[in-house]
Amino acid sequence: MSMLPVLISREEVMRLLQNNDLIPSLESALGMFSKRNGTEVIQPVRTTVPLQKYNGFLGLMPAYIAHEDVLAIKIVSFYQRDKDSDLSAHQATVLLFDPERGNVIAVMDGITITEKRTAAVSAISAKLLMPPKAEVLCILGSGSQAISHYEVFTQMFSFKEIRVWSRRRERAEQFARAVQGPVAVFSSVKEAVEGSDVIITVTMATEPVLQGEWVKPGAHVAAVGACRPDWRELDDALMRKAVVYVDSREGASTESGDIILSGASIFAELGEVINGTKSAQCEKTTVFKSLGMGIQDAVCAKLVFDQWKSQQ
Ligand SMILES: NC(=O)C1=CN([C@@H]2O[C@H](COP(=O)(O)OP(=O)(O)OC[C@H]3O[C@@H](n4cnc5c(N)ncnc54)[C@H](O)[C@@H]3O)[C@@H](O)[C@H]2O)C=CC1
Ligand SMILES: O=C(O)C1=NCCCC1
Repeated sequence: MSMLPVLISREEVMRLLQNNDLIPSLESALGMFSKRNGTEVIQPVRTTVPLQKYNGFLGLMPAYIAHEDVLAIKIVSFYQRDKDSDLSAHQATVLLFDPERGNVIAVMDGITITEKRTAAVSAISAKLLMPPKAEVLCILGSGSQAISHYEVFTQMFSFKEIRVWSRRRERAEQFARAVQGPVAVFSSVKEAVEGSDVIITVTMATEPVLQGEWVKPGAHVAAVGACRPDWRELDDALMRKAVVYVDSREGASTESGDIILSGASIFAELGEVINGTKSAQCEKTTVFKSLGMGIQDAVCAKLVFDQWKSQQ
């Protein structure tokens, strides 16, 4: 007898996925991934189908975590839209499987999962790597990831000042109106960044927007955009002077233009810091280069599904 999968909408995922549950589950998954026990966590590097004609990409992100017995795949598309487009860059769906029988048990929105888990992983990087008395947070970009990062970072930390810069000042002002709390809007990246302790880059840029010479020594940069091997958000000066952390070495070496084109070496995965096998060098300038991982989506899908089941 075949059972139909449940459909879980974006609104439901938003309601069911709480940041508090997310952080410990993601930390545990990142730690397990970095142990490289080939049967415990299986996550091939993302398969990406370029759609040149439409300036878009389709990414396939399968993952299995034995300890949690969770098998999932996220299918995500991302498009470079023109400046005036109101369409969001990403669309995503997650399929959750019964790992024993191979059937799909749930089909759920992946947009909210992508927004929340990416921001949560950046917050984990900041928790481990930002300077001890971090007071100023700067966000470069004002789209969906900028919002989700603002939400998690203000929940987890107490910054004295939060700054935002966006290509179009009115978008940065829109962002400042949309979030709960004071945000200073900047018209120049240099001015926004100077003096900041934590900098989050969440742009769709393909050329560097952040220059190393503007970054305060000891600051932490969570670099979330530039997820193609020929795209950049950070310049060579920053990549070479910083201690570089990644989510997955294989993912970063295959997909990150900032790492591949700068020739920067990867010091550690976040999971290695979580496991205590590599140090958190928070006294130095640090970059966490995030590419996104299937295990992060799988962990979220399980949290959503378990919550959904508990409410039936
Ligand atoms: N590391 C990860 O796990 C993930 C990374 N991403 C990446 O994060 C970035 C932000 O994603 P969203 O907020 O969802 O996109 P979005 O489309 O909602 O926002 C993109 C932002 O980038 C800005 N932007 C676009 N082109 C730019 C340019 N050439 N220079 C400077 N700014 C530019 C836009 O003005 C906007 O503020 C994207 O690069 C996306 O691919 C998204 C999901 C997961
Ligand atoms: O991890 C993800 O999900 C994504 N990462 C890079 C850009 C597309 C979505």
